Amino acid sequence: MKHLKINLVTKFMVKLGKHGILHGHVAFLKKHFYLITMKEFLEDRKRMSKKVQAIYLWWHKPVIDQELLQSLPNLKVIANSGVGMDHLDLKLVASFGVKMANAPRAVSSSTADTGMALLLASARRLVEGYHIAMSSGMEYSEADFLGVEVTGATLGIIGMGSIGYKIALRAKAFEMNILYHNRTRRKEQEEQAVGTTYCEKIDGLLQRADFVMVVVSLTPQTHKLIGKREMELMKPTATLINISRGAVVDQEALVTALQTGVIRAAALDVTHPEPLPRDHTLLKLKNVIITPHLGIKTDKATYMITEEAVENILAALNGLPIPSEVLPS
Ligand SMILES: O=C(O)C(=O)CO
Repeated sequence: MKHLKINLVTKFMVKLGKHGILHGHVAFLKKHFYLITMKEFLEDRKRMSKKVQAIYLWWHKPVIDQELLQSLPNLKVIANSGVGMDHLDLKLVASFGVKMANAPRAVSSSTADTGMALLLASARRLVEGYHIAMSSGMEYSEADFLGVEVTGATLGIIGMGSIGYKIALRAKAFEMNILYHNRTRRKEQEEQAVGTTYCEKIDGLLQRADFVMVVVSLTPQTHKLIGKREMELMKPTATLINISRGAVVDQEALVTALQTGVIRAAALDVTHPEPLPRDHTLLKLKNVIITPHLGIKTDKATYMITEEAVENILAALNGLPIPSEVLPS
């Protein structure tokens, strides 16, 4: 027996359908569920409301608020298409008896790759170099674009969940010394296997790292976790890489730190807001690389998140333990 759900992929379908990526997702979802797109839902809301048992949130859409939750008496589960859940009011959703799940397995490799790509690009000034090389007739000497060496440098990973762990594995291949900070320490065997050193206090990590990679979820506790004080603890030669959420870093403090040489550079896949307004100072600084939240975006990862969502939804609808359940903290 198929289950009913709202499928919220309409916007994505328009954008990617012609490349054939989304057709695969839809076909896969249709194997398991009766699909209702958000558009179909809104067109016939009264009739559809009772039928919806699960929502698959595609790139944070739509907004899940009290009004929507009240209108869906049979809703059992919301499955998110990424790992970050900061766009959901977890307590509100839970108060309706609705379970929630994310997709950590699907996204960890692709997001770790994005983090390493930013680290390498910033260290070796790839974006500046690209622009010079692509501007014909531009003269440059060997002394230009002097980067910093990655091999043997110290990487501090803040947030050692599944993405942080994959970053550590990649950094090991670059012969980096790896420090990490996490609310809970990973098992010693895991630390030894990857060659990481735990820093109980974030300050020690900031003082020692040449590259600081921020991978924590955005919560009230991590909002502006990296502020003026933290940047001042970093080495003036250090680079800050943020692949978590823009609001984890105090952006005003970051602008000042980059302008005054408190830190060497920043590489950001996330900003607050996204995208930044055109006149934002961060967009004018030479020692910043910004990418448009590329995090998980690979063909394989986007397909895997749909598979993981299906697994989570089926478990919830069958009253089984949900593999990637997220509880309100
Ligand atoms: O999984 C997520 O929530 C992401 O934003 C990855 O970039």
